[in-house]
Amino acid sequence: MAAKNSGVTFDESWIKNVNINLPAVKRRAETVTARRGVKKQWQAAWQLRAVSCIDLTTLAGDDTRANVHRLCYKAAHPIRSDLLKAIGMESAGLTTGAVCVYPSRVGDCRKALENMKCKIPIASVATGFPSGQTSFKTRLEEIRQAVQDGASEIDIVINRTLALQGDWKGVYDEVREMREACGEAHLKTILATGELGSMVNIYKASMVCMMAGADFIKTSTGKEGVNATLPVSLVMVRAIRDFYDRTQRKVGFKPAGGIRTAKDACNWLVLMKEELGDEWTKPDLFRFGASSLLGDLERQIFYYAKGSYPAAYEIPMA
Ligand SMILES: O=C[C@H](O)COP(=O)(O)O
Repeated sequence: MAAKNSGVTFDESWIKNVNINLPAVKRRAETVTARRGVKKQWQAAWQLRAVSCIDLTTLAGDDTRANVHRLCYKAAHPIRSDLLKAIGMESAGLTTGAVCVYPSRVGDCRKALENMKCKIPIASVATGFPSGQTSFKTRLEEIRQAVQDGASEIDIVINRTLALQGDWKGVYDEVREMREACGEAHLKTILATGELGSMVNIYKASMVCMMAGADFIKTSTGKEGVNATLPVSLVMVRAIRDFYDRTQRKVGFKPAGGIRTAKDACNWLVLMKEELGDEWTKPDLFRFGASSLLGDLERQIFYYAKGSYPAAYEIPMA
């Protein structure tokens, strides 16, 4: 991951006069999906890039040691080896960007990855995910526990109650303390954009989290009614650009929730390349939060390697 963002002092003037032209945002987002898709080896290359940017996720009430182990195995071997061989990528060491689980499953991930001698980062959601409605003390303790158990990336949820009340200094102070609680671990801040009510709030929340020291800003938990969308992503990546212009610090972006197809993945990569440049299309500064995107990417790579789509039993699930 990119160097950590130590944050800056809260400066209200950075979020004071924010205006967002919603029709223009929507029009710009539509231009991304209207692009003619790349084909053949270029398409396969983008699909492999997308694989390397996935935080392969399971966040379910019925997660067990067994399915977490399976998730880790899939993260370490995301594409069937015969397919990689067929396209000359067998020695590229392709893995997903990270695995992402609840704090209580971090230890299972650590053991599974250690057994495989695999160094994929373990990301853990924390701070009362997905609602964030637990005491602040409990939320901080959850971060420390996840780090102690082996997580090197922490995905926190911001306090939407404070955000919706316009208490941006309150949001900043909480995220700042969460940053401290992460220690050496990287911090991703989930805005839960589907609950923030307006694009202006989404821009402000993005900027406040970066001021407080977020290494990544992330759209959604995957549990809101509306999760990652391109217009919301555009507003967030413009905030990343503004933060970079002000501080020269590069903050990453993670769209999450409902991203399931190779076409979706390509759209987001195009957005990143056009808005922020190539550097933001790599795992250091870009991740997909996704539980089922990998299946479609592997299907498309199968098609490229073999010329036909696989039957369901030919692609092992995460
Ligand atoms: O952060 C990751 C999301 O919870 C995944 O959402 P998804 O299951 O819709 O892919």
